[in-house]
Amino acid sequence: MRLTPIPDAGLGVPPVPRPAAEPQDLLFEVENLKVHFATDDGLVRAVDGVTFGIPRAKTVCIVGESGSGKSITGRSLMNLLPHTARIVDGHVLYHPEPGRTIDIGKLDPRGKPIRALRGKDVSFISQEPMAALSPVHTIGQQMVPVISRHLKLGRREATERAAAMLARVGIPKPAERLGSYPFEFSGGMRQRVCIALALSCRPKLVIADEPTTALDVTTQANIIDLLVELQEESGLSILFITHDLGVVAEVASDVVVMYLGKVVERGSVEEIFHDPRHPYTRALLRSVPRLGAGRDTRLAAIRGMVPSPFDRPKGCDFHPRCDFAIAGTCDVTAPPDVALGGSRSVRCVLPEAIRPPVQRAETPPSSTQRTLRHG
Ligand SMILES: Nc1ncnc2c1ncn2[C@@H]1O[C@H](COP(=O)(O)OP(=O)(O)OP(=O)(O)O)[C@@H](O)[C@H]1O
Repeated sequence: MRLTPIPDAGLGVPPVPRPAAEPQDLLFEVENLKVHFATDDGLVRAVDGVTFGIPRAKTVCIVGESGSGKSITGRSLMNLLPHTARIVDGHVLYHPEPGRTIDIGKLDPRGKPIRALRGKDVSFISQEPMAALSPVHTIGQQMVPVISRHLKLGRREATERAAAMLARVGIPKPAERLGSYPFEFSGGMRQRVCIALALSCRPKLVIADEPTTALDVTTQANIIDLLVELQEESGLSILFITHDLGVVAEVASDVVVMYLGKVVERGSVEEIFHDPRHPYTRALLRSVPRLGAGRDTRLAAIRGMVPSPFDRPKGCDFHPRCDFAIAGTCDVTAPPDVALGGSRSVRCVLPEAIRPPVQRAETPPSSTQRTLRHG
């Protein structure tokens, strides 16, 4: 794990007020999304009623332990799921421009409309660049046809754009390197190539799924800086999936905390770090090294394990690991998702979790009530 210092998550610090994104500023709205896997061992409710929005030109981070449903949520935004997975409920609404809506979850995952969006409107950067690139094709053979198809450019212009993108992400001698194979690049350079490929068709959203996990600490920092710079230049939105709260503190505008397929808390990065409400969010923050903590300070691991998706606890999914669980309540009834104003919500019944926020904002109206125009 990267030892990035995070802002003090002292629970007494008041949140910094921050305006919530208006619905028309949202590029994506995920509403009550449910994605299930039918397996030989039973049903896996990998994503179990997830709701959040991605504002234009902002970075939303999804955090949570392994198996919480981060990647499957991210992949749902491209309707690019394993063949055993099904979107069984909810919506993934894409607003390419204000007033126009595409329900991504309703498109045929293999059909032409979704294939036209993948790579062009929404692109993906994965943890393992080697898996994302074909080992038997040069970088140019992988970039040029994609650019040519999506941006409707001739071969020469597409090649020029590919070289310009490689130059932009810091690859020396970019025109020459278009003739190189992925194995001829170092790990960090390969991830830069993947970023160049992902951004080459000017997407509106990039889904970055643990893009720095496989890299050394210095390269991680360089890649994060590069993504932030590219976002500032191009105004793209980023959905950043990570375990690393240090990275979240650096890049996020909004944070979605997931546990066992559900969003347990969401809010602005300031709200999550300065006024975390859910015991799981608080426990995650306590498990991160903090600048200024004494050398002898032990990090607080979250006790217990994430339950098996086949053996979910009754009541609140987190209650067996929660230091504040109320017997007779948390082990009996699943807590509702309580809206706290703006984009903020918490799925917990504890009074300190659902106390009124310092400054209330209007909750945006649900867009399920708005007319969907498929296009
Ligand atoms: N192909 C699959 N078949 C069956 N279950 C799956 C499949 N892929 C994922 N799952 C299950 O879906 C749940 C969510 O998985 P997901 O990969 O989204 O979690 P994650 O939070 O991204 O975890 P990690 O950080 O380890 O990648 C897990 O219980 C996982 O075991």
